[in-house]
Amino acid sequence: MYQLNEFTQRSELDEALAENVAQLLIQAVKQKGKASIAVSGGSTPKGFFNALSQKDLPWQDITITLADERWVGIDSDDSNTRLVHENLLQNKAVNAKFFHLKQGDELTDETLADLNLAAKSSILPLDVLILGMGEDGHTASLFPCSEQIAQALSSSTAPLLKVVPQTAPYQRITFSFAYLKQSKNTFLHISGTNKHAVLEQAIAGNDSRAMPIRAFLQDPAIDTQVYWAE
Ligand SMILES: O=C1O[C@H](COP(=O)(O)O)[C@@H](O)[C@H](O)[C@H]1O
Repeated sequence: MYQLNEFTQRSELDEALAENVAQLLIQAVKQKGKASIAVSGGSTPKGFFNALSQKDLPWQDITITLADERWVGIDSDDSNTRLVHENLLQNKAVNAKFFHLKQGDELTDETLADLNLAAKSSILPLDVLILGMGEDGHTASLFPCSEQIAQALSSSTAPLLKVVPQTAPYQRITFSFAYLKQSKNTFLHISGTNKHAVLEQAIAGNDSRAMPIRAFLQDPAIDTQVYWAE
């Protein structure tokens, strides 16, 4: 299910989301000595990253990863890893650990197997998940236009898989719905009137393969906190 939190200013949203996430990470570290958070890439999260990076947290005990990554070099403008390095792993967050999804040149079965083992033993289940959403209703790299969408939404799949979108650039690596849904706290961060319309469309239907964000908005076991600003 979901709860909608609306803001008139994006900067106000960024600060509120950062403060909420900061408190959740502090609690997780207090309870078990470490915490993990997966963030999304794309054009939306820069301001939130900047706000979170300035929070006084036990960053050395916190591992940051991505919900998904485009299989591009880390120097590419389209690299989500680069976005995180330049905007979140800064300021007080410079001491956080980063779990890299982009390993090597090719996304091979062997790379996936290694990453799946490492993710299971170090960061899963996630304490905090910050999702984004594309205008086609994709979230993470669960793309409606990919051949892998059934597998990516299935309950019996690996934590990480390769996805090849038909209408978006680059091969992707993404966490599967089955593992993302185990996150202890799930947020969807979106902005703008177009995304609000996409959200309404997602809420109105129930075919998750057509709009994968529906899986998070409509699963009764998930409490997705939607943060939206104009
Ligand atoms: O390709 C991606 O797109 C989504 C949405 O990005 P936005 O630019 O519309 O905010 C993003 O959540 C995902 O991490 C990214 O790989």
